[in-house]
Amino acid sequence: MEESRRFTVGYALAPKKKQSFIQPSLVNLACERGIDLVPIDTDRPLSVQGPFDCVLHKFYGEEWKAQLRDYAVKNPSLPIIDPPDAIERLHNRISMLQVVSELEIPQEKETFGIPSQIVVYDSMALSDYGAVGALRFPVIAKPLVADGSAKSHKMSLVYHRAGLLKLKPPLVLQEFVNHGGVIFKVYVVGDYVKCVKRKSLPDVSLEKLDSTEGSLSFSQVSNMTTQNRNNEEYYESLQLEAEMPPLSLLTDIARGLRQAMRLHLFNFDIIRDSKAGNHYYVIDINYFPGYAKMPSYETVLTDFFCHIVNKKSAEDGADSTVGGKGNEMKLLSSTYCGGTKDVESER
Ligand SMILES: O=P(O)(O)O[C@@H]1[C@@H](OP(=O)(O)O)[C@H](OP(=O)(O)O)[C@H](O)[C@H](OP(=O)(O)O)[C@H]1OP(=O)(O)O
Ligand SMILES: Nc1ncnc2c1ncn2[C@@H]1O[C@H](COP(=O)(O)OP(=O)(O)O)[C@@H](O)[C@H]1O
Ligand SMILES: [Mg+2]
Ligand SMILES: [Mg+2]
Repeated sequence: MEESRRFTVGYALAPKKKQSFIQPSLVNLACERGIDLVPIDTDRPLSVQGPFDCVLHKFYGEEWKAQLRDYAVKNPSLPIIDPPDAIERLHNRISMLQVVSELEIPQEKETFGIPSQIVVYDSMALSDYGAVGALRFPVIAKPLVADGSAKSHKMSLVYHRAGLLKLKPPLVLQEFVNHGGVIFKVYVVGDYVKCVKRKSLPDVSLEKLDSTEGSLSFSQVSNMTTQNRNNEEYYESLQLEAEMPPLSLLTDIARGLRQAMRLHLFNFDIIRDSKAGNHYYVIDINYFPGYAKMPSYETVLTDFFCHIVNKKSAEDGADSTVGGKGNEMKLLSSTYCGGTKDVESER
């Protein structure tokens, strides 16, 4: 019997990401299906490691980018998940959401957009009525840069103009939208889309707005555990009760973003306007998020790896042989990646 071909997916991940993503359950499932997940040593040239059938990375820096560029020139058919310049668009909270505004998706029963926002580069602008005047309070002040650092997740809910004065630009001031305390996180893995509910900031009533001064600082609220048991139960009940957005809307947005951004691995945060129940706001897009929190992440990611390496294998075969079609079939049938046949049809 013909020996099954194995594939190598090299990964370059920061230690925290490696710990959360490279779980034994993922490594074992991928291995059973013919994929070896192999760590990349980012301090050594890629060309002396591998060979790889795919490079997966969430790793930054000019040196790493130069390494990837060099390797891509030498291996033009190698899938790099994903190109650094495409990922960089998500490191700025303005360019990140611009792509949402540019999507051309027919909006019928449900509509979507992004909250009104402005970018502030210097402290003077915070006291300039002209610059801030058009915004409705409360607003959320978000660091402009979203580079994964703890600092880039530190935000403030600012109730009135006076609360802006102590903020440190560069930042984005974005109108806070009441959304029932529940956020929808939509995970995208290639063509696969999965939505989960998470807790979010509670609504701000007019009474609360009138009676509150200053601002409230917070960070990564959807991953936060509250100290107060009653609060925890309240948040859980909000999540249980919240109706999911229509899947067709989410898949349309996911597909549009995937194509426009040229990215395979990301999630986006979307909230439903409490006032107009059929209007949604996309508020955040994250590259290579915490997939281990997604149900069945091992299967979804393994299917994705199989799909990517089989596609490459078929393309390589077709390129290198006269009458490539027959060879492509042979290569596909001799690969060992149980279940990949179904990937396209399932999606
Ligand atoms: O750490 P996790 O598993 O909570 O994942 C973080 C994500 O949480 P989520 O999966 O959306 O709940 C998190 O999403 P949010 O920004 O919290 O919406 C980010 O994607 C974060 O990456 P970075 O700090 O922006 O580079 C992700 O952090 P890294 O795992 O990439 O460090
Ligand atoms: N415009 C908004 N209206 C209401 N809540 C928001 C808005 N923007 C952010 N939030 C809340 O703040 C949290 C963090 O904001 P987000 O832009 O997702 O930053 P991060 O990149 O740190 O996840 C969101 O998960 C949500 O709970
Ligand atoms: Mg977020
Ligand atoms: Mg984010």
